[in-house]
Amino acid sequence: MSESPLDLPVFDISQPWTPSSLSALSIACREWGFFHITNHGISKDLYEKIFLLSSHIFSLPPQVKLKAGPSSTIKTYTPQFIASPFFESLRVSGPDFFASAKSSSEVLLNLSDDDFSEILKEYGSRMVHLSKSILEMILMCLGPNLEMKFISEFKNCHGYLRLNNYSPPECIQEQEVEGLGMHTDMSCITLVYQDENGGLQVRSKEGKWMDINPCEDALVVNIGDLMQAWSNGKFRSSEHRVVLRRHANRFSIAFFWCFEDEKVIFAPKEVVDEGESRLYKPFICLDYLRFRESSEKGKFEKVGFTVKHFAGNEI
Ligand SMILES: O=C(O)CCC(=O)C(=O)O
Ligand SMILES: [Fe+2]
Repeated sequence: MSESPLDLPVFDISQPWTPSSLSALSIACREWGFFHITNHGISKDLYEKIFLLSSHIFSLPPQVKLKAGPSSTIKTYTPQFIASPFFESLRVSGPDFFASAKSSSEVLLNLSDDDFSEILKEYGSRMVHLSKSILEMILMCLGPNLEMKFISEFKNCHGYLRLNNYSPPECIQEQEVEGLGMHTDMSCITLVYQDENGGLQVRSKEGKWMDINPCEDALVVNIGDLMQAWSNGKFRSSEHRVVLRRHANRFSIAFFWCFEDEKVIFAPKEVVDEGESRLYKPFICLDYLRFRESSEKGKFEKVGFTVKHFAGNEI
């Protein structure tokens, strides 16, 4: 299927919001569930450092990386051939990003210096801060003054990040390969840094893949399943994937801002319009995560099984 570039709106989050920028944000969240932000305060230098330290980890021999793999005690590393043959990742969890990164670097690098942990602590804390302010903006799109009322629903959110490394095959000929298959995110919102190789795509409502081209100094923000369910489908958690088009490693960092495990997700009455019914039954956040992580149908690299299949009301 052919791909077209999608012109996502870009919001300068260092500027005050205006009625017109909020209305553009509202459209982006409802139509695509994706937008870009700039002036997010994360320097190129910080990305460069994370990239260098991560490349070092990803270039270790597979048997070393598996010390943090799915059968290890820490389970922070996902090797190739789980999500796709070309994808591997390392998870760093909040709220103590330092300790989480350190558990991986100790096992993988035997390093006594804390560069990796320090830098991920900084990135993690910046992401937490950004997520809170972006969330507030998104909630403003639901109606006047509702963000004040709703922000407390999100007060126990927590975040984790994934450093993603894509290694395409040598012989990418006429056809691109899928680096990460179609999925939706299990978050409220996700903040993604993709490098200059691009390859992130979002699926339109009509099923067409659209390229989200890298945008200078911008982060991609997208709505996840938990927000789609909580907002009674007002905000869209879109299917997306990553394609690889050339023989160059691709690096990305995805930060997932999620409800606490025990949260019961139930759309508040203010987001259910008159005459509209609730699209989802109330569900416990962790039960949905388990559905996605453990059931064959729900696995994130498997196509199509998301919150609609888990908690959707038959209409
Ligand atoms: O690598 C990317 O650009 C996006 C990754 C992604 O969609 C994810 O980790 O959920
Ligand atoms: Fe994703």
